[in-house]
Amino acid sequence: MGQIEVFSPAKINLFLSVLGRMENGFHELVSLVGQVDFGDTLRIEVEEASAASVELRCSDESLPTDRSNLAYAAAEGFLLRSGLNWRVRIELEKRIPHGAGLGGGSSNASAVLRGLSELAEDAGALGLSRGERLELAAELGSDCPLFLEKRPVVMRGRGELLSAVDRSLAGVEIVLFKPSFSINTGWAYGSLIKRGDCYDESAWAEERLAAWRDGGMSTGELLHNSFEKAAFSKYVAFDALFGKLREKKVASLMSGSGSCCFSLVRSDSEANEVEGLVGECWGERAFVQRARVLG
Ligand SMILES: C[C@](O)(CO)[C@H](O)COP(=O)(O)OP(=O)(O)OC[C@H]1O[C@@H](n2ccc(N)nc2=O)[C@H](O)[C@@H]1O
Ligand SMILES: Nc1ncnc2c1ncn2[C@@H]1O[C@H](COP(=O)(O)OP(=O)(O)OP(=O)(O)O)[C@@H](O)[C@H]1O
Repeated sequence: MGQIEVFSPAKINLFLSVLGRMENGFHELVSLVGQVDFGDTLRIEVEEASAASVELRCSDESLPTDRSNLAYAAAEGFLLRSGLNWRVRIELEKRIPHGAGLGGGSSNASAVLRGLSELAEDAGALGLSRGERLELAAELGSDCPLFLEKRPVVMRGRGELLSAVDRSLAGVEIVLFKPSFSINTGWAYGSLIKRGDCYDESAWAEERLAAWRDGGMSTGELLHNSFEKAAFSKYVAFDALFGKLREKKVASLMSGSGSCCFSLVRSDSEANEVEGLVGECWGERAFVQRARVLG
């Protein structure tokens, strides 16, 4: 009946202040997030059927293909809420590393919601309203809502309160680099609870963001991530590389709960230099990828 190919970008948190724990157990945060031109691809095919069903194939065999995969869960949620009796087949071509803080799974979920919404519109069927999509995305994961937007956003609350950013980040060039180990998001938040010394004051975080928005601070100066202290003290690999990047005056940060990091690069030669340092410190098994911030 219909098919569509959807790009599912990775995200980076250019500023991430975790403020503390809320009553629901989740953490309150303030974060500037941008999507980048590197990501996964999903091919979605739908057919009318007598009952709703979802089938997922994934190029990465280490990932599940049942409802514990966020792409599957998103399709199932969409069908359940819209009442559409569709047979949905998804082929997921995975490039974004997991356990990386790049929001890969969350991005896949939101890409499925965007793709199915478009297919519903093409078929003249009633899919989900924008509000319903946002609600479902927030249920699927704290990072999912941001991927329903086309531009960089500031997220607050648990990640579900989004506001547009009026300073452009379009085209900002970065190099992504991830060590061979991954960091689990649950572990990362757990270590903030255990340490208790990583939370930021809301007023400090809002002041910095406002200074950046008004042009009084460069994007390099804004870079901050509450998770770095815990991650860097557990994994010594970070300090060695970040020390060298600081010497070269290349603004760099870990993204989200890690373990992927990024550098803001101003030229091709600076990107080469970063790639060289990553190879030197982390070896051949490190993931390295150039990208640009979208929109
Ligand atoms: C670190 C970030 O990537 C920053 O953008 C996100 O906050 C993580 O979002 P996510 O991976 O979608 O996280 P979820 O799948 O919703 O939650 C994973 C785990 O992290 C904890 N978690 C997540 C988000 C949040 N604001 N507070 C939390 O404490 C939850 O208790 C949960 O055990
Ligand atoms: N479509 C998907 N892509 C990647 N990981 C997925 C997907 N669906 C479920 N997962 C699960 O999510 C886990 C990675 O989540 P984790 O929070 O540790 O890392 P992350 O890179 O910060 O991911 P995210 O920010 O997308 O939640 C993997 O172990 C994987 O089993």
